[in-house]
Amino acid sequence: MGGGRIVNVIECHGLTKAYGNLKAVNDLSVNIQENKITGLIGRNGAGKTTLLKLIAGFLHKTSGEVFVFSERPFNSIKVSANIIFVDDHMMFPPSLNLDEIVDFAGSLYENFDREIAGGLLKYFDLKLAQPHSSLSKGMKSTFNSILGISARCALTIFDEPTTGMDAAIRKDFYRALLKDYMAYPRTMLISSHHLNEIEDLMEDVLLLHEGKERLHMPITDLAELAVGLRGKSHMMEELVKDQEIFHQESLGKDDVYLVVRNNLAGEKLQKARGAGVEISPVSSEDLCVYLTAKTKGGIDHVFDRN
Ligand SMILES: Nc1ncnc2c1ncn2[C@@H]1O[C@H](COP(=O)(O)OP(=O)(O)OP(=O)(O)O)[C@@H](O)[C@H]1O
Repeated sequence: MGGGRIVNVIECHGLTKAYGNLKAVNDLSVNIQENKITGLIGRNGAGKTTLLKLIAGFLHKTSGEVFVFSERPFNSIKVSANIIFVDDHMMFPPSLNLDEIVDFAGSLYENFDREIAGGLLKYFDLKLAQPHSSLSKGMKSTFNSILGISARCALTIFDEPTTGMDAAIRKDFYRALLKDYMAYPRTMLISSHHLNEIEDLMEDVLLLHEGKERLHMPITDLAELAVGLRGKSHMMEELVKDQEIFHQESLGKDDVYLVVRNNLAGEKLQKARGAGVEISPVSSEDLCVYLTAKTKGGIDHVFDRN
């Protein structure tokens, strides 16, 4: 489809979804490129599910625009035929067993791969004769995610897919997803609270905060965006005078830890290191937490007495 040119599978322009006075998605303008895996990250209530549902055409926007495959997704047959939306609310007729659901999905999705579905069901110990309604929470998530992988839809959306899965299954699921994606590239959106879980998988990260884009960039750039500095407060003041500070916390009596934009001149850093300032990388997960914190001091602020 792309032929070397950048194709946006999703385009949002000033997209807003309001519930009464609350703007769950607030004036969001963002493009998602074809055949990339984008991780949608954000705190509880950031607007992830709402955005995904607007994209899938399950919800009607309040204002702005959203285009998927160049069409408005709400009531679009083209969009619904090319999307699978996996979450833990997927509903199936209670009378159907897993085998029958796979059969049904196979008839629904053009590229559905029954062989892969069968292989994954076996690997994850899911019995074909079992009714979906009798699965445990983690097993349901696993089964739904197997459908999401096997459907091979041009736009594959996973909303918190690993709810209830244990650590080993989560790992295997993400590995299966990556393997299948490498063999059959498609556009994927995966929402999670836990960036570190999907960090190795995603190419781009879209961080939402209060319905707005906080950042959207390649995950490799996020890893370089900030630097952590630990040292005596009087020294730090000078060091970070004109820097953008993402986070600050006091450590003991006179020590502080600061997270700042990683654009300090090498010379300045050298000097700081010489004066005993510890310089360390900041994990992408921690940085996302800092970037979406209510205050720059985080929870410590609540306990500050002065
Ligand atoms: N049907 C609704 N009616 C009213 N408010 C809603 C509705 N759906 C979502 N909201 C509100 O919109 C905001 C965004 O919710 P959303 O579910 O999109 O967030 P989220 O990022 O997916 O959160 P979480 O990580 O907790 O699942 C929240 O404040 C939520 O209470």
